Amino acid sequence: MIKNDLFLRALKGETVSRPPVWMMRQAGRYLPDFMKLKEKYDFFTRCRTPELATEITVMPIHQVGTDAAILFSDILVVPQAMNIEVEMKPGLGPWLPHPIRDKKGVDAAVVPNVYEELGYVYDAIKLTKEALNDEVPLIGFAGSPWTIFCYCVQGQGSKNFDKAKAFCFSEPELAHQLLQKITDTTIAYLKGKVEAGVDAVQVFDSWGGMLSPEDYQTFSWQYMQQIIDALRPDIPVIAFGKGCWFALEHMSKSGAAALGVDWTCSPEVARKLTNNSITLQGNFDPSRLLSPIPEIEKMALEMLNRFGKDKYIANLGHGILPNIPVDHAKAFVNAIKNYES
Ligand SMILES: Cc1c2[nH]c(c1CCC(=O)O)Cc1[nH]c(c(CCC(=O)O)c1C)Cc1[nH]c(c(CCC(=O)O)c1C)Cc1[nH]c(c(C)c1CCC(=O)O)C2
Repeated sequence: MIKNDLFLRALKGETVSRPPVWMMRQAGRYLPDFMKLKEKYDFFTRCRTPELATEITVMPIHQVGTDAAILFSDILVVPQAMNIEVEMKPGLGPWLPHPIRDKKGVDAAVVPNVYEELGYVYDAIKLTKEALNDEVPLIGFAGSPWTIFCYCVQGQGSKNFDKAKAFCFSEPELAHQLLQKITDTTIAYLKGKVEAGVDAVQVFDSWGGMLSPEDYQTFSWQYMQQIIDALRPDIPVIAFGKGCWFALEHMSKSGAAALGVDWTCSPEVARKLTNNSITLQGNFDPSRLLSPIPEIEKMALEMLNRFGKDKYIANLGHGILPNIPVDHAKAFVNAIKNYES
């Protein structure tokens, strides 16, 4: 039994004394202790060493006090396991030396044995569960097939992922083949995470908002739906689509336990689109954590009141930025924790 089960209860839509709070990318670069480890070990070493991944995962629980932990790892370990080379270049971010642009590239991507290729993630989950000592739940995650596809084809981060979109529209059959391979791998990967002990999973569709509503259904959502169908009802799934407010109504009927909302969609619109039927998570503008602390506290409470106390998980609308002072992150978390109805 998890001692602080607010997050799991909110996912079930149960009545709670206050909403739970966590922050996307909470195990990361705004924490001074994380930066110390970053000096000593490169990115994928941190991901591949269960002791390091565990140490980083529990940092925000002890130092910021969030109500859930999210495993330190990256969405790009999945293409790595599929035989697609991925590097993390300091100052640039993800870098794929051989982006996929043709049939040869698609054929070279394999659906791996996840236990062989990603066993280090499962070891990290088991070790983290021990370290957390059932204090708070542990979230496992994966990128959406579309978001992974974006990196595999574009070869690096991008403002518009033009090459990834061009591949979809000029070679749709090949694009769908690759998306399906990523989906099959992701389903096996997440099932393994559940077996290893995660309490919920979040699928990050960080670049879904690059697509028109129609293309979103074709190239992103149908694959997200496959993942949700494969995992439920064993484990709650949070579907987060950055810039995907236009799909919220459709997503609310998917069987997901909760939907992530970014800060460009108001709480009222998100509730209306989802007909008040599902738990929503979000949506504080990450840059607003740079405001003075009293303003952060006021805005966090306002956000809570607008979403409502129940069927709600307080969070940012996207990942926390590296330049956020830790006491500002703490002020955000505490404003939610001090809420009294
Ligand atoms: C698109 C995406 C990636 N990775 C991820 C996403 C989806 C979420 C989102 O949209 O923000 C997901 C991710 N990446 C990381 C986590 C850890 C857990 C957590 O959320 O706290 C999670 C959930 C660690 C990380 N992943 C990365 C870092 C920073 C690099 C480092 O520590 O050396 C961390 C802490 C590297 C990474 N990884 C990725 C990028 C674009 C970058 C470089 C730029 C950046 O940092 O934002 C791909």
